[in-house]
Amino acid sequence: MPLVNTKEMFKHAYEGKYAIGAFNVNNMEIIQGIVAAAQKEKSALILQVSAGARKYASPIYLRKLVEAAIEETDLPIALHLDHGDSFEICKQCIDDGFSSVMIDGSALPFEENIALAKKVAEYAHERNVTVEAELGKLAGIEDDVNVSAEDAKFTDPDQAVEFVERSGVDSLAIAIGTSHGAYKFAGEPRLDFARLEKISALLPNYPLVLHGASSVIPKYLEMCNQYGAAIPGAKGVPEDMLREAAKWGVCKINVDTDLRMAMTAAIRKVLVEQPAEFDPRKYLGPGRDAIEEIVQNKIKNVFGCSGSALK
Ligand SMILES: O=C(CO)COP(=O)(O)O
Ligand SMILES: O=C[C@H](O)COP(=O)(O)O
Ligand SMILES: [Zn+2]
Ligand SMILES: [Zn+2]
Repeated sequence: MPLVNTKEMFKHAYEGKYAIGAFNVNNMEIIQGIVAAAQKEKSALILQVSAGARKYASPIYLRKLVEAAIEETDLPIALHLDHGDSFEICKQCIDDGFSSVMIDGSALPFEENIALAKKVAEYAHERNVTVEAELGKLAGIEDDVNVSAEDAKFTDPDQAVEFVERSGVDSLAIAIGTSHGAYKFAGEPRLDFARLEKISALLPNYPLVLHGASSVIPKYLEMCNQYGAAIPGAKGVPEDMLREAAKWGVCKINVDTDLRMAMTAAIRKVLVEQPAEFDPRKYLGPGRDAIEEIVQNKIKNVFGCSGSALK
């Protein structure tokens, strides 16, 4: 099967109250680990490429690796640009064969964000490519958080409706308290579920997206630190909160940090325990296995999307 866009997979996810995992990819082992897990769970999959990944690996290499994954597995896979910040980068990825793009105009004023998203949506939709946009600002750990600061940054429900209607984008990333990276909460983890429920009620049947949704899995955080890393006090989004979010219209959950940490932990362990080893396959292989393990757990036990490839 060719690459698919996200339309069908989000429709089924919305109806089934589960979320599709969207995993950031940078190289072959990362792609293989994710795809092996999705294959075991018969899950639809979004593989996403950031501007940084695009620069590191080239979008052509990554697309060819994803094509290899489709050929080997026959899974429905969307290849998605993560955080495109201009019309030009979105156009480039669409022209390169991506099936989905994100235009992230969340730092722009509301009207400019709408205008940019609309321009990308028009170009994309003519080519059967789906578009994600973002409204609101993801939290940072420093914003440990009073309500008026939240109101200024988190997605305004009424604006979300206006944004979706006027831009025509296919999904919307919202800010309810998640943030990118390994340090998401200074105190107790907290997401603004009241806000999510309101947005979801105002946008029925509309897929929402959660960025910054890694859980910072204790096993791999500890393993990193045990084998020489210095990542003290990292904290992610608890898995039960992600399960809950999937019930309220969140159809896509983004994960990068957990992949990075799992792969790094496994590689560190080999390098420390086997100092004579210098065959890259001997550490990249375990890195790939660690990715497979955490992705399978997310698909099966957190996002609930096992079997979604068959729909
Ligand atoms: O949102 C992300 C990619 O767009 C990744 O978030 P994490 O840093 O929580 O993995
Ligand atoms: O949202 C950001 C993703 O984690 C991608 O990170 P990156 O820009 O370092 O590739
Ligand atoms: Zn993101
Ligand atoms: Zn279907």
